Amino acid sequence: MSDQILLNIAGVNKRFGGLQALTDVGITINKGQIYGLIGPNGAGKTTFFNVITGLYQPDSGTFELDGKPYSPSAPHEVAKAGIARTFQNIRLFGEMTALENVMVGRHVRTRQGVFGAIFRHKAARAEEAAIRQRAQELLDFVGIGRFANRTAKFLSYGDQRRLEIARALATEPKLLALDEPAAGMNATEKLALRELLVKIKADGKTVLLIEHDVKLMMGLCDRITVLEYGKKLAEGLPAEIQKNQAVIEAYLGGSH
Ligand SMILES: Nc1ncnc2c1ncn2[C@@H]1O[C@H](COP(=O)(O)OP(=O)(O)OP(=O)(O)O)[C@@H](O)[C@H]1O
Repeated sequence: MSDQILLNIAGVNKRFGGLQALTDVGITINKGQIYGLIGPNGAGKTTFFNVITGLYQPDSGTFELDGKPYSPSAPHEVAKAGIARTFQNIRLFGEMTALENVMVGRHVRTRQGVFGAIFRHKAARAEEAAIRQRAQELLDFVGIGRFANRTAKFLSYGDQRRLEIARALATEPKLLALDEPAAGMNATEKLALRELLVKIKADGKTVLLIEHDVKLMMGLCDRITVLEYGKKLAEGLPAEIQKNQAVIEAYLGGSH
């Protein structure tokens, strides 16, 4: 396998009762790419995402991250393997500060873990200070450093999305997986999100995202896979996808 490849997934099938939600779906994402997953409502994007990130058990499929097989059997296994995700509906600790939310993400990668931090053993304290500093750096990186001590639920919608991304980045993922990050954003917030994703890519990260805003996707992604009825309809450069007749008929031609 090429050392350019970060994520290689093949042959994913997933059935919900009588519904075949995914049929033989696979993707290959190279290191440093922003990779997009698009398709009509109900096409299977979220299901595929949930399979990749360990939330749903696939009926079949092979999974490799950075040249090593990984088991998508549970979200914490996937996080340990190096994939961090955000959710369609924001899932922050609303009563905690922005900084604390990011610190929680960071604990995935630390020796002491959450319990060390809670019981504040001596050894944990030095680590805690480092975690705090890194969390602040991440908040600065996503552009909300000045809100570090604000309770998460009082941040604006766009800033909560940024905070989710900072928390995901705190796990030092090889792959950052974003589920509809622009959902519910206004035009200004979308522009800012776009700038942030470009910055994350420039920082050497690899990103997988599902998004309904086709214009945003076409201008941002290096490659795109289109799903329809749980199958791969097309895969290629944004310019190729935009010209693809089957994609235009199934998805782009409509009101999307
Ligand atoms: N937990 C579940 N149980 C049963 N059926 C499900 C479940 N999750 C998804 N489905 C079905 O699988 C199909 C694919 O849904 P999925 O949410 O993956 O599509 P999607 O492309 O993400 O759609 P959207 O763009 O609307 O979010 C749909 O028919 C959906 O109803």
